Amino acid sequence: MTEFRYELLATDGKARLGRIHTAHGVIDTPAFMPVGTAATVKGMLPENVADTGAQILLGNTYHLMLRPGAERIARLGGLHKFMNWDKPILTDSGGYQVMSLSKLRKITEDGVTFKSHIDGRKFALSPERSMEIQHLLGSTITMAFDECTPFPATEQQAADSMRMSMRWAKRSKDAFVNREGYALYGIQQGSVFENLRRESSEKLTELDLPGHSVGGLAVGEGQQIMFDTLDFCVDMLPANKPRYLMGVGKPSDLVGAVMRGIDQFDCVLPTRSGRNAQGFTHRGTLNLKNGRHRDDDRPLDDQCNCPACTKYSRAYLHHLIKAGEILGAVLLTWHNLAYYQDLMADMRKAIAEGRMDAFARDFHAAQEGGDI
Ligand SMILES: COC(=O)c1ccc(CCNc2nc3cc4nc(N)[nH]c(=O)c4cc3[nH]2)cc1
Ligand SMILES: [Zn+2]
Repeated sequence: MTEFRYELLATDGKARLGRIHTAHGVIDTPAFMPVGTAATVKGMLPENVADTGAQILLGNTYHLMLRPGAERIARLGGLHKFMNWDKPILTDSGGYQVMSLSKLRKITEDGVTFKSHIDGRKFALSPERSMEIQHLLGSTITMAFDECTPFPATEQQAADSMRMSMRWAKRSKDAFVNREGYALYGIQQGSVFENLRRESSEKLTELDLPGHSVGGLAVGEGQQIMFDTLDFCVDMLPANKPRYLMGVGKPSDLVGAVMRGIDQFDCVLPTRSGRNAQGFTHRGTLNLKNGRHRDDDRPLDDQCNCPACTKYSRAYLHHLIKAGEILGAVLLTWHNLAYYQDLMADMRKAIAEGRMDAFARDFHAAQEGGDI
């Protein structure tokens, strides 16, 4: 059996090249985790997600507890078997999704009660119930149950929210069922306040957990404030364990956050925007709904080896999207996931070769190059 272990292989400034060993396989970091909210990466077969280079997926406690139910998935063999994905799965703990999706929420020290956004049924989540659900799912990496502090928040609001999340982190650890090769990650809060981020990090470090995430960002603060916060809050987390930035982000967010020491990412952007005709390329972002693509027989991205770019033209993608054809959403999702995995692979190579600064310069020059 494999024990959960983070291996730091190289650094380049604050950027890190690493490898996470888990019960379900290895994750090369920096890594992007495609979002598989309802036990599927929307529009993709799992084998094709793996073909893009993804070594770990994200699942959501909130969605799966509502439908089809955590006990049902456990009875059916767990989430890996249910969705036919045998590599690592990280599941978010539900607090963020309750606040962003459900109706009629009530927060107390014990946890949250809420009504399902699907059918209005009443549910409750607490650190203990979130740990139980993630255990029933068979998550490789379980996230502590926290509250994502809204932005903006006063320092007092951020302090109260962070301190509750730290009390919930302790309860999460006490309720977590430890299995070899599995892990519980703590979630740092504290909004944009350096002293609160430090207090949160000290509380989490006391719990001696195998990994941590930076929570409470990508909540509308914008890239500059996110980077300014990362400039001080990432180093507060133990350097010998993975650091995961939740909910991030667009390509330039990933480059900037890798350069500030982040090892793991997840975001709905590549998949959700792919279903909305947006294509990320090495030379910037395209919207394939735009009529200027109707006669363009070039590939979407001439540096990409995915099926959308090797077998089809921009004109064809434009046609599929205008016609509302399912294949349009499938091909753009597939491409965006391949683009994100290629970006992560290129950054891992750049860190290994000590040229992350040059990589970032070339990345930004190509993105702003125009005329795509
Ligand atoms: C097309 O693209 C989109 O629709 C889209 C939507 C939302 C985000 C931002 C997501 N941001 C975000 N997700 C998050 C998830 C989190 N989970 C926990 N447990 N704690 C947190 O503190 C937390 C913070 C987050 N911030 C990014 C993209
Ligand atoms: Zn492609």
